[in-house]
Amino acid sequence: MSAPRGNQEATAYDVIVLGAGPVGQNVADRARAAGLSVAVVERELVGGECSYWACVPSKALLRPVIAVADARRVDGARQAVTGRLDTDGVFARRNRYVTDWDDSGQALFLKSIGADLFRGHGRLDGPRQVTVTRDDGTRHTLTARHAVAIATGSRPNLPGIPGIEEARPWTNRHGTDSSTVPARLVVVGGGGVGVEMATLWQGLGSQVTLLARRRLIPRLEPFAGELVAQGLSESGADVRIGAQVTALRRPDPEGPVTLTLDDSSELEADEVLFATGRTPATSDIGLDTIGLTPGSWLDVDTTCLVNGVEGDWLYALGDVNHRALLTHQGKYQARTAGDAIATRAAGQPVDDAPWGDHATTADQHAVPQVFFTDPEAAAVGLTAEQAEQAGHRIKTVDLDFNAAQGANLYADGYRGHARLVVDLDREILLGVTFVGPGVSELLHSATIAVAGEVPLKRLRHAIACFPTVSEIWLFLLTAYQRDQKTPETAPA
Ligand SMILES: Cc1cc2nc3c(=O)[nH]c(=O)nc-3n(C[C@H](O)[C@H](O)[C@H](O)COP(=O)(O)OP(=O)(O)OC[C@H]3O[C@@H](n4cnc5c(N)ncnc54)[C@H](O)[C@@H]3O)c2cc1C
Ligand SMILES: NC(=O)c1ccc[n+]([C@@H]2O[C@H](COP(=O)([O-])OP(=O)(O)OC[C@H]3O[C@@H](n4cnc5c(N)ncnc54)[C@H](O)[C@@H]3O)[C@@H](O)[C@H]2O)c1
Repeated sequence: MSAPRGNQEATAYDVIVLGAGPVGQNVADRARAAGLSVAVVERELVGGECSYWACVPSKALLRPVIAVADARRVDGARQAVTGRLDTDGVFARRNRYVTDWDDSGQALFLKSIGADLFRGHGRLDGPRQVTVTRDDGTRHTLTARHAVAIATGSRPNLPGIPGIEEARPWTNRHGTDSSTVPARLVVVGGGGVGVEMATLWQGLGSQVTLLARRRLIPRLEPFAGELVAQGLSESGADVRIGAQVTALRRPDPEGPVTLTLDDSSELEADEVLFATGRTPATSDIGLDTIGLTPGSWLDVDTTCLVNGVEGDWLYALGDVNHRALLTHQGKYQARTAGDAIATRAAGQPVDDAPWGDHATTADQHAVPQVFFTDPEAAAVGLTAEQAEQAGHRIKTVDLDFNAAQGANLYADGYRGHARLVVDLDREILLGVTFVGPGVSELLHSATIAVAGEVPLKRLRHAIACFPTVSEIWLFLLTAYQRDQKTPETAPA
């Protein structure tokens, strides 16, 4: 191995950002807007996993699948949608949204805000210092006057099952960048990636088998996973709950892969995709040089300062802090921390009280999430179980969507379910879950109600238009009010 060469003179910036995913770019933007100088270090593509192998390509691929399913739920339209999806057209659409994995546009964004991009692998080298190693082995040292923001994201977590390397499994990478449809695909893992990948590849023509250890999308209310499992089964996927993979083999790298399951049965497929969670991208970023453990999630305070590091200079944002592995939540952290960095740099006190300008309070109370399955599953805040565990006195209100005429007009025989989790002491919403076609666009109304802690007495005055799917709000709130009235006060 050749010795590292290059410029040993350090370049000083106010802020150094490690990782140019959506989160890194947002904190850079916020710090630049406050007049701070910013260096951004990226070793792969500016835009990160989200832009090229996660959110964007998966939704670009899923949308045609869901659009066709939506059309088939409407009499008159159904008859017009008789053919198969044009997979070449679907892949071309995906390629457009990922700009053919060319990041020059996003690099230009960094330039436009006045941030300097350093391409290469960044590692901390003691407090406030980062070394960037380029592909050709040359190095550059950067120092930070005010802050280093770690936004290096996460990688797929592959379980240590015998034969997993030989099987050469897909992860979210091939699951989103492949332009060929495997005839038989096994998806392992029933979280967000698993259910979306199963929906997508079944929709594109694979025969999908989804193996989940327990219920699907287990962080949501149980009915969400049940309805998503039902939708997948109806689309032709084989959903097996409680199934575990114990071994894999693929003696011919070009041939099929065989999975052994915990009941000793075997399953053959053309590809296997592991969607078994994420691991932080912190194993090789020099955490040991500042007394932290390489490969660990980074524990942060409400302003996203890393706990246990002296001097208030190290921030961790996005997936890497394990608060909520979602782009929108990471970007919220980036905006908040970017402002906190600028405020501290100016020697001003931060406003880190709950819901303050420099607090990421929504991470605890109002994280919204949509799974783009068929039906869609959307939730914000706490599930009933989480609310009870947190000690709240709650009431749940449950309704099927077909209570609302708007839902039936949207899709004939609309199938979906909604739940409110009400805090009985404060009469506000702690959580809301919607499952059904088109509910992704309904979720923000619930997010406003939960984050705003809008009293139910006032929410009653937020009228949904007739006839929209949103009318479900009227029926949910009315059902709650009726239940709360005692027989004596109820109208005769
Ligand atoms: C299949 C899939 C679908 C998803 N869909 C959604 C969705 O619809 N909505 C949603 O909100 N979330 C979704 N997510 C989650 C979302 O992708 C992540 O939460 C998001 O990418 C996190 O952003 P980030 O900037 O923290 O990390 P990333 O997007 O992972 O970016 C981190 C960047 O840091 C770089 N980097 C890492 N280490 C170094 C280093 N040492 N030096 C220099 N650069 C480095 C990487 O190359 C990368 O560019 C999905 C995830 C997956 C896997
Ligand atoms: N639309 C979206 O917002 C969206 C879509 C996809 C992913 N994401 C986010 O990305 C993150 C990663 O998603 P993910 O699905 O990879 O992780 P996850 O942690 O949500 O789910 C992983 C699943 O794999 C299972 N699992 C773990 N080890 C296993 C094993 N050995 N065998 C079988 N099953 C196993 C777990 O029980 C879990 O249900 C999540 O936080 C998710 O919310 C978001």
